Amino acid sequence: MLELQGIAVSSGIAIAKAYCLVEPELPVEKMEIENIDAEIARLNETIIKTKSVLETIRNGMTDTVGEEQAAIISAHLLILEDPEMIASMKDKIKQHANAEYALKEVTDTFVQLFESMDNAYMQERAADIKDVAKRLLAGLMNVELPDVSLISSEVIIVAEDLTPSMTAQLDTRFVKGFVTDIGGKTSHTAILARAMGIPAIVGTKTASKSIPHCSMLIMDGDSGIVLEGATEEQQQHYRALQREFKLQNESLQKFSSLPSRSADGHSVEIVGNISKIEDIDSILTNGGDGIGLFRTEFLYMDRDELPTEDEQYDVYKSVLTKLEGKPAVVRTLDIGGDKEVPYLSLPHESNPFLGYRAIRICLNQQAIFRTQLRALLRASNYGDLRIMFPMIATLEEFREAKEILLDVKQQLETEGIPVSEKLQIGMMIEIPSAAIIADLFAQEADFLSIGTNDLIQYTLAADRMNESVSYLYQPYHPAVLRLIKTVIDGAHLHGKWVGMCGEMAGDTTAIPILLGLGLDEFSMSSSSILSARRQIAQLSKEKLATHIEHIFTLRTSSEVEQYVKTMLMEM
Ligand SMILES: C=C(OP(=O)(O)O)C(=O)O
Ligand SMILES: [Mg+2]
Repeated sequence: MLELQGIAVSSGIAIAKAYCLVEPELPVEKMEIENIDAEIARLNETIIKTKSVLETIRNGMTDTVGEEQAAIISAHLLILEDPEMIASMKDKIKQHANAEYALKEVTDTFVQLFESMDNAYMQERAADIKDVAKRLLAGLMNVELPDVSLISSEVIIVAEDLTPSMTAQLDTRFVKGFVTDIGGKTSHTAILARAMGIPAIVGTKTASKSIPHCSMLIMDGDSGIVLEGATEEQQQHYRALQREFKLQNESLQKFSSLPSRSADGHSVEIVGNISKIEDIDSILTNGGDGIGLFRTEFLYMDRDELPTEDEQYDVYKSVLTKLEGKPAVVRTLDIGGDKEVPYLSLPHESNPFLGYRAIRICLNQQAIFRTQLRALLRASNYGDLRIMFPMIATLEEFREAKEILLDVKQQLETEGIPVSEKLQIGMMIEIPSAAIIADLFAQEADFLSIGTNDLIQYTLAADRMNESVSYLYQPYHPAVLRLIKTVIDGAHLHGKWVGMCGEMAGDTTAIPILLGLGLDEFSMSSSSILSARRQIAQLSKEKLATHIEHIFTLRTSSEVEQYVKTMLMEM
């Protein structure tokens, strides 16, 4: 039996076969072949088989994730039909090269050519050719490639890492959870797992190397334990826990229609974080009071070009319409860090979380920003829209972003397109410099939303994605708590509301502290909304005040954690 301990990032228990997502090695050797016709036939046959696999994937994706994502596979199919590329491969075979070598030579040449072009679209094509070449090569070598979109039975995915875009494509009818070697609690892959409601464990360091494909796995998304080859007794124990988890979830249902209010009558908003329009459904079924963070960058990912103004307008309008008057905080493009948009051809950086990202890109590449703002402002008439800017570090940045927004608004109005009078303009507080001067921002913004995922990593200088420094990623560190208090007090001093859309807002140990400090809005994954509402209903804000005073005398994260946990047990 094998037992691994990782970082538990999404609750729940899964028991299923391991699906190991290991990229096989495909070494190509040059060989002299005799039978040219047979080699060409072998290539033709592989192309036909690969096409059929891709068509199956495309059709499956159309049903599960929609036409737009499936278009990526259509592009791959077009490459397989490219007459110039296929003819070049056959020419090489006619010179007695083996099919694998011919394929590699030709596709490498095309890849190099496209990669060297100063054109984002062509560079993206190079990535597509690489992908198709890998499939063909695996076909020629009779090596099976793992493919998440082909999974059609219940599995737990085991991988070194999963990119956010790969995670977004998982079909939760079959994928019951995932375990990875690397990653941290607030990586976007982890956030997506919580939104999809599947258990996830990251940072096991060795899972992909030590768990055999198809072996029976148990994973506990609350303790971070992964068991391979568990005994009958252990299996029974975890099946019982699984049933208990289900019952607990069912008993929470009654909170979906109750107001978000503390035991002593203090009202707050409990809202949801979304990355795509489909996520709204689970926020609404869980009784979310609205959307506290729409990560719009996901509209820009997994495609070949920027979304147009109209495409974006349709999405924002649908979000507001679905919410039927409940508020939606939509964050402008926050690309960078672990969220990549290859077609933007952003320079490679050795320190991307501290680099050219989010509002920094938008202020520099204003055409992209203005298109998004036009779409948002046009949609504003359909509901209670609140726009917020990410990664603001200085007042100048906020002012410039706001000025651009007001300029776009004025342009729309001169075109006769109205913009909602109710529109609010706010910003994320996720950089310590902004937290410290939150009172100054509050004089110019309608609201502030604390992004603790980044705020914690920047305060403790501990990469949120890196499991080796995850012990330093401390939400209850006194420095983080002081920053949060500074932001809440700074906003309230100027009569502005303040929310939190980092993962900490749904954390049961953090919630009493945040409620006691007076946070107005808690934004979280849909899976946390009901338990947060129940917890807040059991807490009295007034009674928390003395505890808060004590918490602010504590000196370490573990002292705070211990104190709050004991306090909660004694309540
Ligand atoms: C909500 C946040 O933004 P993201 O997780 O998308 O970086 C945050 O940093 O807390
Ligand atoms: Mg952030």
